[in-house]
Amino acid sequence: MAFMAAGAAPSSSSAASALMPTRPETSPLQFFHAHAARRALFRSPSRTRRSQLVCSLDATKQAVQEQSPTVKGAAAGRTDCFGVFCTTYDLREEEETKSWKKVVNVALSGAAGMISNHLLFKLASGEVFGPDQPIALRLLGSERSFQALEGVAMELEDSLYPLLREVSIGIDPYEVFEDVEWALLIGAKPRGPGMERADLLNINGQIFAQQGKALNAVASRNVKVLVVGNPCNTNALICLKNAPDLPPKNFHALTRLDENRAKCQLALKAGVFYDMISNMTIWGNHSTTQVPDFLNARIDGKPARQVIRDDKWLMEEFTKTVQKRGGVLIQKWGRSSAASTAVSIGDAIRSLITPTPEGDWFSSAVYTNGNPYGIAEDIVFSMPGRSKGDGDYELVTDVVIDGFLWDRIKKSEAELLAEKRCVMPECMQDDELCEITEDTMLPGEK
Ligand SMILES: NC(=O)c1ccc[n+]([C@@H]2O[C@H](COP(=O)([O-])OP(=O)(O)OC[C@H]3O[C@@H](n4cnc5c(N)ncnc54)[C@H](O)[C@@H]3O)[C@@H](O)[C@H]2O)c1
Repeated sequence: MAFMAAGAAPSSSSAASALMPTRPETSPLQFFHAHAARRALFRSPSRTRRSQLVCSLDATKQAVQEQSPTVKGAAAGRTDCFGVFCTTYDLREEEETKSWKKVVNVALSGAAGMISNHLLFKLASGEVFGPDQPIALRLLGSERSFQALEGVAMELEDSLYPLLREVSIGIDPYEVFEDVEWALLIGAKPRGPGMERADLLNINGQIFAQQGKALNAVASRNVKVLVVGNPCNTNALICLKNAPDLPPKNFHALTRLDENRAKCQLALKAGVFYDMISNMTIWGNHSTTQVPDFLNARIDGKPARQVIRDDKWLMEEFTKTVQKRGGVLIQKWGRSSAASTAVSIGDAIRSLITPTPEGDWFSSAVYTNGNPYGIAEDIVFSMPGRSKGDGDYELVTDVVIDGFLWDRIKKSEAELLAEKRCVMPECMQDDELCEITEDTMLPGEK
């Protein structure tokens, strides 16, 4: 991201600063990239009828050198835009016969990373938003990853996706997030050797505060935000706190991968295919305190406990296996889960844009204010929800919570409150200190 690359490394001062970032100073070079690209993108008179430009470093340099607001003909060997995205074509005839939807604007941060490398191709193919939904992809990277972003754009180009109408790349969230309807915040700093969890919270807190401010300033007023970068619950809380003009309800942190993992384990134990598992809730933090809920889960419509009939396994092994699945995968493969995370991001989006099947629900970590379970307010906590398919959701009220479940929910709640104390001391009482005593490794964290 621009402010990181500009040498504004996160300070080691109190994590409280995470809540009060200022708009980054953009270096002339960064300003040049972003604005030259937008000029090329927006001055074209046939914008809606063009497969859009990819902002490339060389292309934008040349565009500025030439001081030319317009793009020249493709046949004449244009150099002021990126490869195939320079080609102008007229859709008028096709549009008369097809009723395509309005293009959906989707931003991804960490677009040159491993998860995005899987996700982008699902999004561009129509697998997530549907086969009749044209899409514009806005890719946000850091200055270090800018060249890699160009490589990503080249791969998108070579994939010839008919639904992919615009691709733009940038390092300034205020540019990249303009008018976006979905913001998938994947990019985050991984924990380095010897880094304390509190340091990780601090560094990522600053990134997500910055991105929250940018969304607040320039995104669609009904933007849906899905935070994936870890620690995702607290990052989502920071992000929504920095976007006071956007509905807090629109912010999610991804726990869908955990839900999918839990479904897989129940299916394995019950000896059924995983499409038989429904009503699977993950409660709490996307960490090893998460609570996969076997009490309310169903297998072929029956309570999971009635089918599995092994409470010891459910209470001990099942819970631990799901909580530690990410870590075990890293041990086996030497890298964190990227493909299955990308699949689960697609699942999470589809759960909001298609009606939830009758009687079922899905898990997402959302803002707790007004929750019906008695979970502490003002944190982002994974809970069960249902959607009518309009991008919104309601929390489920027909769940049973027993003592076992409640004890574990409270443990995860305590962990999230501790994380909040570290990043937002001004939201806490005077005697509440930033103390993270237990180091719960995050699934997917190295
Ligand atoms: N919630 C979940 O279920 C879940 C699952 C797996 C991984 N994760 C998390 O997702 C994140 C990304 O994972 P990955 O495997 O794609 O990592 P990765 O290291 O392959 O990619 C991250 C990318 O983000 C970029 N980046 C860093 N800071 C940025 C910023 N401020 N703005 C824009 N881009 C930035 C980096 O340059 C890099 O290209 C990690 O934090 C990981 O822990 C979450």
